[in-house]
Order: sequence, then structure tokens, then C-alpha cells
Amino acid sequence: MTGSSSKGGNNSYDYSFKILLIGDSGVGKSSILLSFISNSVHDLSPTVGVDFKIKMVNVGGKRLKLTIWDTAGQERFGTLMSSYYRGAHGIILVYDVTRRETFTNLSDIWAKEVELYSTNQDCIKVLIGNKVDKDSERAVSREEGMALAEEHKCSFLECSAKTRENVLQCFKELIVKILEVPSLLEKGPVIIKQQILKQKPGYQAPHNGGCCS
Ligand SMILES: Nc1nc2c(ncn2[C@@H]2O[C@H](COP(=O)(O)OP(=O)(O)OP(=O)(O)O)[C@@H](O)[C@H]2O)c(=O)[nH]1
Repeated sequence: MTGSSSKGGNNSYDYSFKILLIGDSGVGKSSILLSFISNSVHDLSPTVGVDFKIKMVNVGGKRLKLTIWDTAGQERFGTLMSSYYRGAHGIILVYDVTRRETFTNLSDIWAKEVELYSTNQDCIKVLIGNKVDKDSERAVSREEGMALAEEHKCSFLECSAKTRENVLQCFKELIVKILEVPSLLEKGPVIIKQQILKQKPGYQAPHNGGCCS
């Protein structure tokens, strides 16, 4: 994968993909994003609110505009959640291999949110175990990660935002899979699928006028 990062710059691309990073606070979502965008990692204070970054990449002969969204892991946003998930093509579910509760929360909280709010039913998911550089503190085995990924029918990778090991591969894995799904390459599937979603039990109307939609 080759690419360059920009905030709004080049508008010529074949496809535009919305990608989300989700998972508990502190698992390293912002660090993974920064590592992918800027080729460097700094010590970060917790994310306040929602942020997104744009990166142009070339994959499989296609020029792609990636809008990658990052939000604080804690459930501070209630009504913002549905607009955050709306129209996502790919979702990166992140846990910290040294903190077991971040792994169990993926099933208990995050996978359920994806199911409830994701408007693209074919949306691609990748499960990521971050911080593998801290191997002596590991609390979740690679095998457990693989089993959870199988359960949720998604790809699995372990990475380190600190050393940048596998960070590019996480995004590449996701993008290649998105490009294989025709419905995700169509224009304008979101409105139709939102109407289907509205019929789901427990559906909450998106919060209009949110700060980031
Ligand atoms: N050793 C190590 N530390 C990491 C790694 N990734 C992130 N960290 C550290 O973990 C802490 C939390 O990282 P963040 O990127 O802020 O995590 P987050 O998931 O975005 O957290 P919120 O913004 O609260 O949602 C920071 O001190 C990072 O420097 C990693 O791969 N290895």
C-alpha cells in the first residue's frame, strides 16, 4: 500500500471509505491512527470527543480516500454513537493484549453496538490486539484473539502502535476486504439501509446536528 496523508487536499479518488476505530479507552486507537497517518507515535492524552483523519492511499490500482474516525472508548457520547457508525465501510475493533477486560468488552459492549448501529450490513470488521511489544505483560493469548475473530467472522491481527509492527497490515487487510464487497463500492447505500435499520427493535434515531456528522 502506498499513500500520502492530507486533511481535505486531493479530491480525485476512485472510492471513499469511512473507517472506524472502536474499543475501550486506552487500548491505543489514537496511537494506531497516528502511526498509520504520520509514521510516528507520540505519547497521547486521552481523546476528547471524536476526531477523524483523512488519508489517500493506492491499493490494487485504485486510489482511495480513507476517512478514519477515532473516538474516546468510554461511552461518553450516548446519542452521538449512531451517527458515528452511520455509513461505515470498515470497523477496526481494538483491544489491549495486556488488559483482559478490554478484550471481554469487545464481545460484551462493542460488537453489540456494531450490530445495533452499523448501517452497512456488509461492513468489514477487523479485530486487532494492540501493544504486543509488551509481551511480558500479555493477558490475552493470540489463540483467544483468533477464536474471538472467528466467532465474529472477522480478520485478526496483533500489532503494536509503538513499534508500528503490523499497523499498515491492519489497514491493508481491511481495505482489500472492502474492495471485494460490491455493495460497499456502490454509491448511496446508506439511506436505504437506514430505513431497514429503523425497523429494528431498539433502534434510536440518529442525533441530528451532532458536532461531527
Ligand atoms: N507499549 C505500548 N503502548 C501503547 C501502544 N499503543 C498505545 N500505547 C499507549 O497507550 C496509551 C493509550 O493510547 P491511546 O492511543 O491514547 O489510546 P486510545 O484507545 O485512543 O484511548 P482514548 O483516547 O481514551 O480512547 C498511551 O500512553 C499510548 O502511548 C503500543 O502499541 N504499545
